[in-house]
Amino acid sequence: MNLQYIRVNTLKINPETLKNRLENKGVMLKETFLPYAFEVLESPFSVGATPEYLFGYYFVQSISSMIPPIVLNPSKDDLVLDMCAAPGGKTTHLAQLMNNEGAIIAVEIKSSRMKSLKANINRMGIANVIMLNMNVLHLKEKDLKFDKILLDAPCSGNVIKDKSRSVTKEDIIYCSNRQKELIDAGIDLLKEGGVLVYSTCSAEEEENEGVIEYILNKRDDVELLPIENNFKGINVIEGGIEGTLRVIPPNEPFFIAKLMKIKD
Ligand SMILES: C[S@@+](CC[C@H](N)C(=O)[O-])C[C@H]1O[C@@H](n2cnc3c(N)ncnc32)[C@H](O)[C@@H]1O
Repeated sequence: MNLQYIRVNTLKINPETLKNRLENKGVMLKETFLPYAFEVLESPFSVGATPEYLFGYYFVQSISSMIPPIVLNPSKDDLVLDMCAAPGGKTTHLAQLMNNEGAIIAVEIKSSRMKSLKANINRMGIANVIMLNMNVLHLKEKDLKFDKILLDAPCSGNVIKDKSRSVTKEDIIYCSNRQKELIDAGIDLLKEGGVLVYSTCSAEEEENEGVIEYILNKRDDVELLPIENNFKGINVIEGGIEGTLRVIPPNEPFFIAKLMKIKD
């Protein structure tokens, strides 16, 4: 079963106003633990093709994918890095949480995916994001340090686009190695006391707990911060490492961990 959710862009519209507008057109919405997110129970048309969508009043995404920005909890005083940004579901959510203030650097390696990132940022009226089309591993040459970092890593859940092909052990190991490199670079880019949230939409241990174990063993300047499981109505359990979270079906599988840099 594919559950469908929308995240209301509170920078542009009040959730109740949008709910009434969509319900008047025959869309059936159900409230969630988030006052600005609704489950779409029924719709006479595609919710990705309405005037309200084009006006940037909402984003269509899984409720699981809304959890990493909430856990990162950025404020308007933060300098935030979104290491793997396109198509921008989480970048635009971070901007919303920051009330369009402060600054977010959103990095995306693939120029083909910059188009969707740019389009979503423009559609949602985001004004605090600088987009960079580059390999985030090269950002350390720029002498920048961040208060908050989101690493929503590429994983076997989205790297393998061909649904008819199953994910092989080699795919998982390839992704895991890439994730380890990215998380290590992310910790280098954090200020002392800064926080990094790591997430993937893969259910594989090697891409999740394995990456967190790797970084905690490799470095002595980072510690795990436990995440409180207070996501009512969503299937969330503790991950294989105490303090991490796993979202499980029928919600989209997700793994989330939170790390703090304890010394520079
Ligand atoms: C899981 S997707 C990100 C989804 C996005 N965070 C969202 O919520 O819409 C991972 C993205 O990371 C990008 N990526 C992979 N390696 C990268 C790198 N080294 N530097 C920057 N972006 C990278 C991929 O091209 C892909 O667009």
